[in-house]
Amino acid sequence: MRASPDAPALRLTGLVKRFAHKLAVDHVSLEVPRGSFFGLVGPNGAGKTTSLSMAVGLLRPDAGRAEVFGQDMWSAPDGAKALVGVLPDGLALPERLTGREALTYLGLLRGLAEDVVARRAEELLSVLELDGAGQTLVIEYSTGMRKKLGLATALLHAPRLLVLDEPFEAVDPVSAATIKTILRGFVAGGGSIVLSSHVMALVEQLCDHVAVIDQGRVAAAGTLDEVRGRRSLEDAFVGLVGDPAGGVKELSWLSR
Ligand SMILES: Nc1ncnc2c1ncn2[C@@H]1O[C@H](COP(=O)(O)OP(=O)(O)OP(=O)(O)O)[C@@H](O)[C@H]1O
Repeated sequence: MRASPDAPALRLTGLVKRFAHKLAVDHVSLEVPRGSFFGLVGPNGAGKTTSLSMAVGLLRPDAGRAEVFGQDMWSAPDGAKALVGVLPDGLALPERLTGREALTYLGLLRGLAEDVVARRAEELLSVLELDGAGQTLVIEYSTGMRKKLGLATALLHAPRLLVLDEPFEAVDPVSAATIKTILRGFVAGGGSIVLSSHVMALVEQLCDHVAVIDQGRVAAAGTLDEVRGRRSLEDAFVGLVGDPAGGVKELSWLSR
């Protein structure tokens, strides 16, 4: 199925998700321009993972729409899902397969030809410095290795949009540098990326657009410069979502 030529890489319109009495996502609307590197930031429990899960077809919204290059994620999932590579929060990987077997299995499920999967799996394992781990069972992987294998599975079918939930969490600095290079190359080659992160310096370093989510709502969105103004992103973030009274609670019983 063809993507619509003028549609943004990702458009979320009025997304809503409620868990029992908790309104986790409260009418989130966002537009991720084509070719952008888009950072999604927000405090713990703000609704980032829930929004991204609805955006990529992992969690059905109570209301609203998610479109990938103009293809509706929920009414035309095959078209939309072919265009997107996802690194979800808490990715479940096939634990009893080796890294290479897991990539082969997931690539074949994606409908890729066997020789294409073999070639790409080899390259991904090598670029992500998982060569040796290609022979190791996933159950023996460290958290960072899992993240890298998850990224490899997201890239395997050459998507046009990557949606990455905390891709740098638990990844060592050398691997992080490798991942940054891969992601920058992906954008330079015409791809689009949305990533969530708590690391403001990383978002400032990588992203050209950013959205701040707070209590299930979009508190600010735009280019990096529009959102941070003349401040650092961290200061802008704290200004947008911090305690309005500016109070820092102390644990009095810890002081002697
Ligand atoms: N499956 C669920 N059942 C019930 N409540 C949930 C569920 N998933 C998320 N929530 C709640 O929805 C809200 C948003 O959670 P979400 O995981 O989307 O936040 P987040 O911004 O990704 O947080 P973090 O930065 O801590 O990962 C939180 O209050 C969370 O407790």
